[in-house]
Amino acid sequence: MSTSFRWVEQARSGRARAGHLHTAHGTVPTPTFMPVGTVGTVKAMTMDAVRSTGAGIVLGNTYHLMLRPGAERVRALGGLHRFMDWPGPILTDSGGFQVMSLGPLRKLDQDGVTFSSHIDGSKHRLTPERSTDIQHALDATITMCFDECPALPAAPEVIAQSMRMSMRWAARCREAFVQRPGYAQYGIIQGGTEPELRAESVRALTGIGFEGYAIGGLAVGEGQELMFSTLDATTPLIPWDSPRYLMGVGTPDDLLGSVERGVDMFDCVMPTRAGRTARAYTERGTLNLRNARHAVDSRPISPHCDCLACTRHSRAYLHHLFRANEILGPMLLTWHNLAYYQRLMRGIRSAIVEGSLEAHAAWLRAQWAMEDW
Ligand SMILES: Nc1nc2cc3nc(NCCc4ccc(CCO)cc4)[nH]c3cc2c(=O)[nH]1
Ligand SMILES: [Zn+2]
Repeated sequence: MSTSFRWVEQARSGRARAGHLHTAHGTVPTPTFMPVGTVGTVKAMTMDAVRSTGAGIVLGNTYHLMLRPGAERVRALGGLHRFMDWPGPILTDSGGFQVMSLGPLRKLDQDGVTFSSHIDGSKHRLTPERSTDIQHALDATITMCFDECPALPAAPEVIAQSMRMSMRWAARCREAFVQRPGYAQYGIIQGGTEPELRAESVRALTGIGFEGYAIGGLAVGEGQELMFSTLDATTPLIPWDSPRYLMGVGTPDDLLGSVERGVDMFDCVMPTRAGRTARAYTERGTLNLRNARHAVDSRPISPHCDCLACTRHSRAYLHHLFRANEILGPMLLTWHNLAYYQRLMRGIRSAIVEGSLEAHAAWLRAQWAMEDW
């Protein structure tokens, strides 16, 4: 079996695509949702549980792992796959976004960013080369370019300067990347919500040449309409056979609309963070299981779900666990939410393959608009 990294189309419906992402750590059907495993763990889940939800690829973070336990330690222990016992592909974000949104006291310059650890205040520096080297030490299957994600709203000139710096950094990342069969490096398209700047960014990155392309700079408060219009201006310019990854997105409705606009890969903390805060995702929207109305409800969270919470337990039991602040609450509900996200992506993927995406999308949107059962 050839281990070259590539995305192979299976079917299409307009701009939406179904296919397979072939990597050194296995093949993943797309569209795909990547559970977020920031510090080498998908919070409140064992990796077997993550696997059982149908996840194929998980996300890790350079920023967090470089601070703790440290990239060299993970390398010495055999890399992130061994460390977290996840045999499938792992995509690592490059750290820029996390520094700007997490690290206190950070200083950005044309060469990189200096920051203090949010854990112990120690001083650190990330550059395109250092971020790429750290992701290599982690043995990431997919390495992300080191970039800057500008806060929105911002003046077009500010967005343009930031994007052009990120494009210079992308060239440096490509230089530092160690090419291996089945491994990939993704360029990250920036340009805010300005169509011409997005086009300039795609041209710059495809000129360098990457195994895949991420749409960055979104899901930073611009709202769904501006996110979708930016996708409309961006994905058609990305080579058709390149995988597209929309960073940090999103709600079920965001995922559906973004697949319809040519996106193949997603990551978001929503299902896992919601799982820890008693918020359940269902085919009819979300539920706050701490709400008293669930206290004596013997039904499962969802009648369509095969997860442990839905096959063994009731809404009343989950309500009780969260009211009692029991660890099993976040465990079961994270499991359920990830299972819902994976079921959603499987359903969208099947609809593309069967040529029924339009009807399936209309059905999903009608369901989301309905009252809880
Ligand atoms: N390297 C890189 N990484 C990114 C990660 C991102 N993540 C987002 N959005 C996630 C936002 C987000 C944050 C928290 C929650 C939970 C709310 O309950 C949901 C979404 N946008 C992003 C943009 C970039 C980017 O340009 N470059
Ligand atoms: Zn469930």
